[in-house]
Amino acid sequence: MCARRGRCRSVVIPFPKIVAVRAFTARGGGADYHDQGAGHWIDDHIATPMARYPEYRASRQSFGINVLGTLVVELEASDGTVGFAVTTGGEPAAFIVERHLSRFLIGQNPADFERIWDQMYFSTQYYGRKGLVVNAISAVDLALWDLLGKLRQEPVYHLLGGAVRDELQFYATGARPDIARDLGFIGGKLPLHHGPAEGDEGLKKNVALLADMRARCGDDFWLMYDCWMALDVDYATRLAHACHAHGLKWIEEAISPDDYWGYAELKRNVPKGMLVTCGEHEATRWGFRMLLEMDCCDIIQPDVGWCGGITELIKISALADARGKLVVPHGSSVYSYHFVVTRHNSPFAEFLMMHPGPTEVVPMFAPQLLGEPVPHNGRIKVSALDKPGFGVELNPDVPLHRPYSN
Ligand SMILES: C[C@H](O)[C@H](O)CC(=O)C(=O)O
Ligand SMILES: [Mg+2]
Repeated sequence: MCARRGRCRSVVIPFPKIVAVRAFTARGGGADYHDQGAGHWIDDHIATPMARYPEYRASRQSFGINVLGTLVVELEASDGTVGFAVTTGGEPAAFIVERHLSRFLIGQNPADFERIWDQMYFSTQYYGRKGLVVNAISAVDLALWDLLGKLRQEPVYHLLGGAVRDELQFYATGARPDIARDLGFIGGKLPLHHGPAEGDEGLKKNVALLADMRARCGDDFWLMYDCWMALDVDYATRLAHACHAHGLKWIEEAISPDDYWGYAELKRNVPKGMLVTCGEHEATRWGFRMLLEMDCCDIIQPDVGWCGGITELIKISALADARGKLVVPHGSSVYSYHFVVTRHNSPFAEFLMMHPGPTEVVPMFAPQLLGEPVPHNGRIKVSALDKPGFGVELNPDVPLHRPYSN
């Protein structure tokens, strides 16, 4: 309180600056959730763009889906507070963070995330724009938001405007939607097993699996197919029509993420009421603007660790909202949870079932993080997010390797 009215001066307390940037790699699950051991459902003969080659059909690890591993970025502030984030990207992303992006961070105020993002994106544009480089940018951006939350002692969802609902509701991705239903999820998304190279026989097997899951799950449970970029428009259209009788709710990432024209055609082709979803391998406001303006899909699915981070997702989400489209992030664990709960056009979220079966709920980025919330009865209460930053810590039992320094 001011002792003498009219003589008060508000004082802005200087914010700690960033003094250190560190990029590490880690193996065995974590943010690179495809980096699992043998026998895991996520590596079990799943349709991919590489499945046209018989030798790369039975396992996605055979063509190197897990070659990158996890990237961990730590940002340390002058008061000793450390913000961190994880994504997919491993050693090459660690190089980009240490040798290129760190110059835009050291000595900077972490609250200046807009300028920092702009400098990271435009300085790498000549070799970046999507993929690995934007994964690296995303990890730095998420580490900045974690640091900001820790410095301000607030959860990230507060910094994003606060929760618009009391809990998050999840569908589950995995090989056992029937078990996901019993665990309280609102739906189950199956990996598609057979691609166009396996012909009509493969297509029949895809439809038969859906029919079996429909019989196990009952009529009201959402069932979706994740096609992981494996199909062409013709096959995807035939699959969608064949699956319509079994109540397929959406067909996901059916074709190459570069084929915006194909997605627009597929959206026109699918049976009325079936949704087309895509975007987990898309990045930045410019990529998502293409998907939205070309009317490629009904739901966009940015991965928060791959699309440019929270700073970019705010813009992507606003573009979608103005067009009446839903944003249901791909995976992304806590980075998704803190965002989804603040947006009306993100009414539910994905939970990737990382148990090998998958017969039980384990944290999505296990074993990388401590304190990672998991759904109970298919839901996470907002109060579970009430910790500074993203509310998680690195598990000290997971070894980190720092291949480069800045
Ligand atoms: C299950 C899918 O093939 C992929 O591994 C994960 C994914 O695309 C999703 O969760 O969506
Ligand atoms: Mg997907």
